[in-house]
Amino acid sequence: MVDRPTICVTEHIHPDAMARLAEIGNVIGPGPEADDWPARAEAVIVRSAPVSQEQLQRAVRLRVIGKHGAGTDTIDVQAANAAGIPVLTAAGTNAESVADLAICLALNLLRAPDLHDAALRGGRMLAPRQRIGFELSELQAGILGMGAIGRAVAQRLVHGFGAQVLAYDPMLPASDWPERVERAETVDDVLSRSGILFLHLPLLPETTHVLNERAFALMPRGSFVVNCARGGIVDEVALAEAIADGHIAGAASDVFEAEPPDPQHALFSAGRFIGTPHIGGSTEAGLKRTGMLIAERVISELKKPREIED
Ligand SMILES: NC(=O)C1=CN([C@@H]2O[C@H](COP(=O)(O)OP(=O)(O)OC[C@H]3O[C@@H](n4cnc5c(N)ncnc54)[C@H](OP(=O)(O)O)[C@@H]3O)[C@@H](O)[C@H]2O)C=CC1
Ligand SMILES: O=C(O)C(=O)CO
Repeated sequence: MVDRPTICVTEHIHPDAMARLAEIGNVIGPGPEADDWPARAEAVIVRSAPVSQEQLQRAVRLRVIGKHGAGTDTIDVQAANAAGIPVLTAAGTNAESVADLAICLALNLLRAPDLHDAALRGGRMLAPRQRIGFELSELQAGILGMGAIGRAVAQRLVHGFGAQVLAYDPMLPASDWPERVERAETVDDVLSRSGILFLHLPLLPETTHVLNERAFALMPRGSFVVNCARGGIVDEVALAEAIADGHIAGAASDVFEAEPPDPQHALFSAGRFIGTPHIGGSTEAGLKRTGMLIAERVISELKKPREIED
């Protein structure tokens, strides 16, 4: 290993993870000084910050990229692979935190405590019809993507709420498929039957705008959508229109195509929509697990002997 490698951390991570990294290297960041990582870093750890081909071309000392979390869509993984730089993740460490938020958003859509609270503070009550919500178990739940987070959501829905769950994930082996979750053969099967739909797919070219005008039209009238995956999976304009015309009764999203979203975003004036600022993994326990795992993975990679280059 290079004697005390330079490790740039572009965004805030758990202090215990920073302390672990500092045991073996010179840690720079978070903050503007870490933005210069291509010029100086043997390792870079990113949360949402992009890693582009252009940055990688300048990063002659770089040995490893650590993604603090699961989704690598902001990193040019192909360019990193071509340069022989591994992209390591901490996938799974924030699954329980994201699943909690997904259920929280679902319950908020179904019972609207925020709307009731606002009405009470204004000395009013919502109209009798608006005071009637849904139990999670009275709606068919659908999940797209049964990775660590999708499975954690399914576990909560089935065992915590007694809900009927239907899910789609083409690759997950039958041995990992959770009990009491029906396996759908197609995305359309999930869309056409879901009263509440949870998105837990990675953002890939083939999953971009999976939820588009056609998909919303397939969903039952009056259904709900919860997106804790990536903004780009949903055509946000089509969702805003589907909410505005009442076909989708409400939606919640922790993620947006552009973050933070413009306050003038069509979703904020579409009707029943709840937004959160990409906080799915941000719990005390989740951040500690994610920070510690990515720190250990990056350190292990830095300790590997380097191939001698000509
Ligand atoms: N809001 C937040 O703060 C957070 C958001 N995320 C987002 O959630 C996503 C999922 O995270 P996580 O569950 O940990 O990741 P995983 O990789 O464990 O799960 C993703 C699952 O989706 C499957 N999948 C891939 N393509 C498709 C498809 N076309 N249709 C259905 N399923 C598909 C994957 O299969 P396979 O493995 O075979 O590709 C995998 O089983 C992340 O990619 C990230 O974008 C993650 C953490 C926090
Ligand atoms: O883990 C991820 O991919 C996240 O979005 C958490 O920030």
